[in-house]
Amino acid sequence: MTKTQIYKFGGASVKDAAAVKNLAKILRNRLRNNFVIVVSAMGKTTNHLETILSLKLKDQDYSVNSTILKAFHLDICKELFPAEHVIFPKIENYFILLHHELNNPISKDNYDEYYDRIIGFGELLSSRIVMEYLCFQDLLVLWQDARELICTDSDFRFAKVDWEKTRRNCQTQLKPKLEQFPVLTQGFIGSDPKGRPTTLGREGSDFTAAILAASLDAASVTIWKDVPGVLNADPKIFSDTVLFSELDYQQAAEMTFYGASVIHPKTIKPLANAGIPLFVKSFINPEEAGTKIHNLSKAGAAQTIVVKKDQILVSFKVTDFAFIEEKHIHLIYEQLQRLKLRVNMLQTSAITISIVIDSQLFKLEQLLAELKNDFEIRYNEGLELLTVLHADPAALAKLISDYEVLLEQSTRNTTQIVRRLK
Ligand SMILES: Nc1ncnc2c1ncn2[C@@H]1O[C@H](COP(=O)(O)OP(=O)(O)O)[C@@H](O)[C@H]1O
Ligand SMILES: N[C@@H](CC(=O)OP(=O)(O)O)C(=O)O
Repeated sequence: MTKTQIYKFGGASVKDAAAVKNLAKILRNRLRNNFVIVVSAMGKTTNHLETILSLKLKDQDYSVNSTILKAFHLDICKELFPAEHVIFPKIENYFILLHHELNNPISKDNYDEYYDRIIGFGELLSSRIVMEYLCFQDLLVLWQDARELICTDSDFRFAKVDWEKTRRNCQTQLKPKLEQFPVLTQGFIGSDPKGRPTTLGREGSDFTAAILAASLDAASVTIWKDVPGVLNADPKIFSDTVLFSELDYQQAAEMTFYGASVIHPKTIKPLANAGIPLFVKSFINPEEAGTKIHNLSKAGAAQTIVVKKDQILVSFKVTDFAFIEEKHIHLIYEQLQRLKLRVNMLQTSAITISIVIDSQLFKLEQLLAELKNDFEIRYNEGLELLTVLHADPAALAKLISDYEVLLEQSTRNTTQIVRRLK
């Protein structure tokens, strides 16, 4: 029996009608049974849905935003299908369902659960359009609701996978279908034990591909991107980037940990554990080899740059002339854990603990409110966290020449700098 292959197409690879046509072209000579296609929401749909949610939360009118989102999907369909195609009433139906969900009351307390009920509509719309288009092009694929496969806990917006149940679903429900036809499903979404929709964290569709691969004992995963593969820096920020033809799992995991957004950070671990290779390939030049991530006996040491934007530096100063003790760190971490905030950088001095976190709606104000009686707190928003692996000193100096450095930390192979433009 042939082993399963998984292809994942993200927002950029389904951002408009031309992109969907290109996706079909990539699949034309590659599609077979035992083949899973995972798709994300089209273009920036998830961000648009987040905007609708934040308007709804503020009790503001979101009708224009939802009309624009619907027109965006319908316009794509008009370029892909004849006017009488079944996709048009299906899109109407999805938007009726979306409005129905949006009519439920929302508050800061139920925000995360509410978010997960709304945000997955992007993937549902996209997967339906792509599946119908492939079938319309005589590339027969089955549509599968990922929420029936990916079982998670109820930690809405950051749901953890129940690997055992997910594997069982994949083996008993998905595998028999795959023996007959290729299957197309959604990234990013799952469901909790009560059947409520959950999501795996923003940009989590790469992770879905890895979950399915591990649960199906797949041969490989390929994620199709708008870049030639994994480069030593984001080409949208830096010129003269270099392509890695191959990377060790460990190297790739480290890059994603520091914020290299080309791969979702959770993607590597399940693949590394199962020894399943991950290919990162260009949907613009699909014949090019891209990057292969697998077990390498010797990892390279090329300078690699990662920039994480929208960072907040928060400094907690102990009061009453005391020094920093473990209990202070414990106090802060307890709140960070409760708020599901990850520390991207930590530094302690005699009287201050400094942390760098991602900017997230409500989270900073909640953190400050919880800890304001224990510390004197100061913070700076709108910063960048620059991480350089195997830094070349001259290049590093150039990277900060136009910036004010607020915090700096170096280990043997890694330099981290919090910076803002002068
Ligand atoms: N080291 C890197 N190598 C390649 N691309 C990178 C790197 N770091 C960040 N990127 C960015 O990742 C983007 C692709 O990832 P992403 O936008 O999440 O794809 P999609 O949402 O289509 O799956 C690229 O357009 C590029 O700007
Ligand atoms: N659509 C979701 C999930 C995702 O993974 O998207 P992408 O593959 O475009 O990064 C998001 O934007 O968060």
